Parts: sequence; C-alpha cells; structure tokens
Amino acid sequence: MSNSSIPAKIIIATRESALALWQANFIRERLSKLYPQTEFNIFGMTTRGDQILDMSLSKIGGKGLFIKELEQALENNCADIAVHSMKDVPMDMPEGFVLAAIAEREDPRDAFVSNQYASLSELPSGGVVGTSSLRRESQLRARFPHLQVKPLRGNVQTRLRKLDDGQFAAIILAAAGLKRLGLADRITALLSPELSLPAVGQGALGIECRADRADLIKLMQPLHHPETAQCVEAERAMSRALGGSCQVPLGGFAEITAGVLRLRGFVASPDGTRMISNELSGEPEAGTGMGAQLARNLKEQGAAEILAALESTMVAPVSHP
Ligand SMILES: NCc1[nH]cc(CCC(=O)O)c1CC(=O)O
Repeated sequence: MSNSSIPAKIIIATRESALALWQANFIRERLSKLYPQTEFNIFGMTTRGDQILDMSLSKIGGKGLFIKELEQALENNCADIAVHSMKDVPMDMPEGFVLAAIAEREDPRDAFVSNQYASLSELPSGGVVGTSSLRRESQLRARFPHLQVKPLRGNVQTRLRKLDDGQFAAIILAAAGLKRLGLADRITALLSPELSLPAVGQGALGIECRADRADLIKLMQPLHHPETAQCVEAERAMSRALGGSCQVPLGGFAEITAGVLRLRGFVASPDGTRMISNELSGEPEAGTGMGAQLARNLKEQGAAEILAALESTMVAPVSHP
C-alpha cells in the first residue's frame, strides 16, 4: 500500500468506561505500530446505555444503545472508526456501517467473583448472586435453583465495589473485561461453557466504520483475526435467527479445535425452568450456515415457544431521535 493512501489522522470513537477506553487504546496501539506516520486520537463518548443505569439492560431496549452515538460520530465525520465489544454490537449492522475487522478473542468465559466462596456450588441456599444478564440469570436459576439472583448493573469497577460492599455473596462478570483491566486476580473461578455458556461475541472486539470508507476497511485488515471472526459470525448467525437481543435469555459460543468449529447454543425461559440447548460441528467456513441451522433446531426443540412467550411480554425498544 502506498503511503499516500493512509490518512494523516484517524479518530477512534469509544465509550468512556475504563474497559471501553482500554479496548480503544489497545486497538490504537496496534494501529500505531502498523502505521507509525498516522496520528491516532481517541474520542470518548457517553451513550444512552451508559446513562440509564437504574434499569436492567433487558428493559431498556437492547444493544444499539451502546453504539448509536458512536455511529453518529462516524456519520458526521467526527470519528473514523469505532471500537466495540462484539457482545454489544447488534446482530444486524445498520445500513451504511460495516465491521471492518474482528480482532482476536480474549478469554470468552464468564468469571465467578466472590470474597467468601470458592465456586458456585459452595454458595449456601439463598445466597445472592449479582447479574443483570438474562443469559447468566437463566443459567444460574436452571443449575442452582436454591440461589437468589439480584440485579447488578454499572461498569466493571462499580460491580466489583457492590460485591465488596457486601450486597452480594458473588457476582458473575465476563473474564475478558477483568483481564483487560488488570483485575484477573479478582477472578475466583472461571466458569466452563457447560456451567455458563458465554454471550454471543463475548471477549471479541469489533472495529466499525462507514461502509463507504474502503480505505479504512483495508487499513484494518491486519487486525482481523479470521478464526475469531468465524466463531463470532457463527454465534451471531444463530442469535440473529433467534431474534437475539438483551431481552432474550440466550447464549452462543463457538470454538475451533483441530480445524473443526463447534457451535453451542441455548434459549431459556427467564426463570430457568425451561432450557433448550444444542450444538453443531462443522467446517469453520460454514459457520454462518451452522448458526442458522442451530437456531432452527433449537426452535423445533421448544425455543420457538419460549421466544413467543417472551415476545408477548417484551418492552418496545427505546427510539433514538
Ligand atoms: N455487558 C457489558 C459488557 N460488554 C462487554 C463486556 C466484557 C468484555 C467482552 O465481552 O469483550 C461487558 C462486561 C461484562 O459482561 O461483564
């Protein structure tokens, strides 16, 4: 690539939480090494998802909430690229925007964090576990029906503070966020996918830009990690076909071992009394087809009923003027 095609300055839009800033800086450093002549600046923004802290995510209308403002900055040329946790990226990209790259995944697992107990199975009956994710809650209720689940929102540091204040016996967080923030020593135990199937996209970072910025899409390719992208695209295809959002208790996790992609997924009722799980394995290149097929299988096995029941109680998504 000739130097003349590389912009002198690239602005990276991000949310302003410590984790989001860490992620944007991580991408900035990698890009700076690749393109030392270019100046990379971070543009921190507050999103509606960050402002509404008193409601569970499932009630405030879903994932677009954390990225809409960032996309407006791309639209208005206030920024060139946006860095997101793939977990927060809606299954369908809005018209005019693309994921230019999906970077290598950090640990995709959920982490059990407690100051008193070594594992979920050691928690006493009635023990209070904090999480505001329907996915984590439904799995806890299905596997540990004697525990109480109470809402826990806020950024990673806020959630840890609420645990330390004594409001919870334990909390569940993404291992990736804790590791990135240098808080790996707070992880009491990592939860296997059998115990807590991760969220679609968990641990992976996406770089978004406008679809018409072919120059940027090309520049981002060295950061693209094909295996991560194949896994995340398989998970997203499953979630998309299930109408996945924060309002649906579902999990999806793909991994590639010895050249085979294994995709696991589940849909549950929020109270955990119904849990439909299944998996498919195949060629990594066929991940999106597998995702769609796994969604069909889950629906046939009972997920369709759970989804229909959820839909009748769902809150309409918040609109963004
Ligand atoms: N729900 C918010 C969110 N979005 C991404 C992460 C963690 C980092 C990642 O998954 O890449 C978190 C925190 C958490 O779930 O504990």
